[in-house]
Amino acid sequence: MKQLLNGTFQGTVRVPGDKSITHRALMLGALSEGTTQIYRPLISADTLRTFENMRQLGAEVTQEGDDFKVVSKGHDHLISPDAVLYTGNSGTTTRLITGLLAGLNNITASVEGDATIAKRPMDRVVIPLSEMGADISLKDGRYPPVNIHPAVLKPLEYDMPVASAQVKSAILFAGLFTDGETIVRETHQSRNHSEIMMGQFGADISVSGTTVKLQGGKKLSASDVTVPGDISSAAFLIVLALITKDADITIENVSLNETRSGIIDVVKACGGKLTITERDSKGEKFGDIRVQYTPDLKPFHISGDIIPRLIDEIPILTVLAVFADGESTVRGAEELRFKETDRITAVIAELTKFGVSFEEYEDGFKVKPGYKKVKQDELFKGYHDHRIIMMLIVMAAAANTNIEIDDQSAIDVSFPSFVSDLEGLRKDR
Ligand SMILES: O=C(O)C1=C[C@@H](OP(=O)(O)O)[C@@H](O)[C@H](O)C1
Ligand SMILES: C=C(OP(=O)(O)O)C(=O)O
Repeated sequence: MKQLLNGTFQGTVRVPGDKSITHRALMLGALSEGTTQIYRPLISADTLRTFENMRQLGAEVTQEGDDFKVVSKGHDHLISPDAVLYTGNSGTTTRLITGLLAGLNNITASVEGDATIAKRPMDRVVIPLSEMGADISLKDGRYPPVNIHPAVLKPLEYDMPVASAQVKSAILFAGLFTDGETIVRETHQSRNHSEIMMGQFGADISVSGTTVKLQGGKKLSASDVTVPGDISSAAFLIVLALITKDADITIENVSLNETRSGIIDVVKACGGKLTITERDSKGEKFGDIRVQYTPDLKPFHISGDIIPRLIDEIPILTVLAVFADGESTVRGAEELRFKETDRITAVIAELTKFGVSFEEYEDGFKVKPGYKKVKQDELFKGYHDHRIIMMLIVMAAAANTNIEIDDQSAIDVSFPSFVSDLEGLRKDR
């Protein structure tokens, strides 16, 4: 499909709801007794998998206009599904639901996704869950399908070998109804939406630094959730605004949760013109972000603690690096190799087609600024990875060129309105 999204981008927009928060609200709604209203959730391919999976487990889940409603009698009324729980392209659904099902003690289920999920490691959640007593088997000991059989779990004390909110959350979901205290320690803090939301639903959970403690056995009660806009989706518009002439975009009601806002720190360090107006919030922080074209962006060097705070934004931040006035580096980001595709390989392969030069490392890369004219008839690959496809569309818009991407349908995974939102912001030159 050809891209025709070049121009000047100006105006105010609201990006779709946060994907991580939407998945968790659907799951916690299903586990809790009562009615959970989820306002402004992300309605996308990935979150609709969790929506459908919760229905298969016996919760009453409906879409009402732009909102979701979950009605449940509580965790002990959920049932074994009579068909495979299909998780599509969603790693979050696959890993979190594995923890949730293991924790229910009485469920037999099989969890399976698309071709990208078939290659994503699940042993990272199954190892700690097995330590808790779960009876789970994987293909080749590592990959989906995930087959879960009933087993009574005990609490766990676990030092996380990788910075992964999905692993942390799977353990916490499994620990919710065990008899005792589950403790998870992280080396670098990953997103904390599960901790915040479990507290709101009545779990006995506390956080001190990078240690989470969850006392199992508390009955959860339904709670309404208002989902802020997804900063990982906003990231594409933030970078687009910084690098395209005369751009001035305001993105309203975006999550500003500090475990997710690494991109804001990077943009500020690069000297990007960005203004934040925080709004009042309990629990999850959110606000408006205004971003303006910044012709003299400085390069960035990221590694360590900041990586989990911007892990999904690294592809689009690489485009920012192309427009900076020096070499940028990304290190400590080996987790990128375990996403929908190996994102280090994919970013380098596709941006190289724009003439960008890289030095690749196992855990990241060095990128030189500048790009060249794309060869005629060059075909770009999207790898069924929404973040790679949107990165390419932004790069093409900033390079004022039209490119052809083999398949861009995966945009629906996290940002179904991406192309129409860009069209809405585009003013003819
Ligand atoms: O917990 C979550 O909602 C997510 C955690 C991250 O994955 P990891 O836990 O694998 O780092 C992130 O990349 C993913 O998009 C969503
Ligand atoms: C990696 C991502 O999601 P998931 O792990 O849920 O597939 C993402 O949204 O970039």
